Amino acid sequence: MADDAFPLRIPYAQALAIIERVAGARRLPQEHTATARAHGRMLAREVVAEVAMPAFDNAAMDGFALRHADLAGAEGAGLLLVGEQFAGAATAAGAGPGECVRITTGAPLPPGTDTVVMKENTVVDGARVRILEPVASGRHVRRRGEDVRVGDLVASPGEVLTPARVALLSALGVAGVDTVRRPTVAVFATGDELVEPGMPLAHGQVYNSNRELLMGLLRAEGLDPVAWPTLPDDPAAIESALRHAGEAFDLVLTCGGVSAGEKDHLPALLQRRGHVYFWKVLMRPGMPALLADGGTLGPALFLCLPGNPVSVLATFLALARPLLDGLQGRAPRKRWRARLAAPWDKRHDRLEFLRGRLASSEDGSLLVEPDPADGSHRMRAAADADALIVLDEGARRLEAGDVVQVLPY
Ligand SMILES: Nc1nc2c(c(=O)[nH]1)N[C@H]1C(S)=C(S)[C@@H](COP(=O)(O)OP(=O)(O)OC[C@H]3O[C@@H](n4cnc5c(N)ncnc54)[C@H](O)[C@@H]3O)O[C@H]1N2
Ligand code: MOO
Repeated sequence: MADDAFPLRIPYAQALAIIERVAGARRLPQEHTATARAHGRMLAREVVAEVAMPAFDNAAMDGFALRHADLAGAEGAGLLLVGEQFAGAATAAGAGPGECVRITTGAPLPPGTDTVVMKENTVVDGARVRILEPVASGRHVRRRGEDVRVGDLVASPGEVLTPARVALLSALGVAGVDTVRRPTVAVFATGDELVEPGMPLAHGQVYNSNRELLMGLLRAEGLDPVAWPTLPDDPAAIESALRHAGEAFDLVLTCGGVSAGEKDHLPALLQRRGHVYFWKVLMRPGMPALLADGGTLGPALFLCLPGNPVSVLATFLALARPLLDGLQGRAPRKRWRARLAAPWDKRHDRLEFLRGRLASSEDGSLLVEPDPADGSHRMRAAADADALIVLDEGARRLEAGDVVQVLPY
C-alpha cells in the first residue's frame, strides 16, 4: 500500500469508527457559560446540587396549614385562625394545638403544622375555620428535598442542555456551567449548474437547495453555520475558498463534486493538500462521501457530501451528525425502532437509509411507512417523510411488522 493510500469503499460501521476516532482526537475545549446562554449546548462537567429542592417544606395549595391530629373532633367548632403565611415572606409564627394559619401555594409551612387543606374545602367563620372534608395527614405539603437532595448529580457531561435541564439548573441557583465550545461550521455548495432561488433558471440549471438543507440541519443541532457563496466547478476557485475556510472553521461541509465525474474536483484536491480518512461509504444514498484533514488547506476537518439532495440529508444524519457529536463529546443518542407499515424489497448489499413516515399504531407502537420514491434526487419524498429507515447490509425482503431502526428528522 502506498503511503497516501486511504480506506476506499468502506462499510458504514468502519466509517463511523473512523469518525469517532478523528472527532475524539479533536474534542473541542471547555468554556464557562452563563446558564442563561447555555441552551442547546453540550455540558462538559457534571453539576451537583448545592441546595435541596424544594429548599423548605411548603404548601402545594392555597388554603390553611394545620396540625392533622387536631382534626379529630374539630368538625363542629373548627380551628382558630392565628395568622397568615404568604409565599416569599419570612416564616410567620407557627400554630399551636387547635390553631391554623392561612397559607398560599409555595409559602413555607408554619412551625407546628403538617397538613394543608384547600381553601375550597373550608368555611371561614369569624376567627374560626371549619374543615368540610376529611384530609389525609401530610396532604398538600411539598417536602424539602423531595425532588433534589443536596449532593445529587443533576446534569452529566455529554448531556445536551435542554430547556427543562436549564430550568432545573436555574431552579437550583446554578448561574454558570462548563460547556463544550460549539463547533464552527462553513457550508459550501459546488456546481456550475446551481442557481439561487429568485433568479431565472436556464435549461440545464437547478436551484440550489442543499445549502438551505444543510443550514437548517446544522441550526437544528444548535449551531450557527456560515454559508459560503456557491462555488463553480473550477479547481482554482474551489481551492482558494476551501483554503480560506480551512483556516477559520472547525468543520468545512461541502456538497457536490465528490464523485467520479470530470468536474468532481474535491477528491483530488483533498488528496493533494490534505489527508483523506476515507472516501466512499457503502451506504445508499450517499456513497461518495469523503472525510479529510485539511492539511495545507488549514486545520479544519473537511466532510464532503455528495450533491444529490437526499444524499445530503442521509449523509448529514449518518456521518456529519456523529462527527459533530464526537467533536462535542455528546453522550450516545437514543436509538429509535419502529415496525414497518408495509413490506420492502431491498435489492443491494449497501446499508440503506430509506425515507419513511412515522405514525403511531392503535396499540401504541411506532410504525414507519417506507416511501417508494427512493431516488436520491427525490427531495419531495424526503420532505413528505420524517425519518430515515436504516436497512442493514444483509437485509433483503422485509415484511410489514418487521422491526427496523429509524432516524427521525
Ligand atoms: N460514474 C459514477 N457516477 C456517479 C457515482 C459513481 O460512483 N460513479 N456516484 C453517484 C452517486 S451515488 C452520487 S450521490 C452522485 C454524487 O455526485 P457528486 O457528489 O459529485 O455530486 P454532483 O455530481 O455535483 O451532483 C449530483 C446531483 O446533485 C445535484 N446537486 C448538486 N448540488 C446541488 C445543490 N446544492 N442543490 C441542489 N442540487 C444539487 C446536481 O445537479 C446533480 O444532479 O454521483 C453519482 N454518479
Ligand atoms: O449514493 Mo448516491 O447518494 O445514491 O445518489
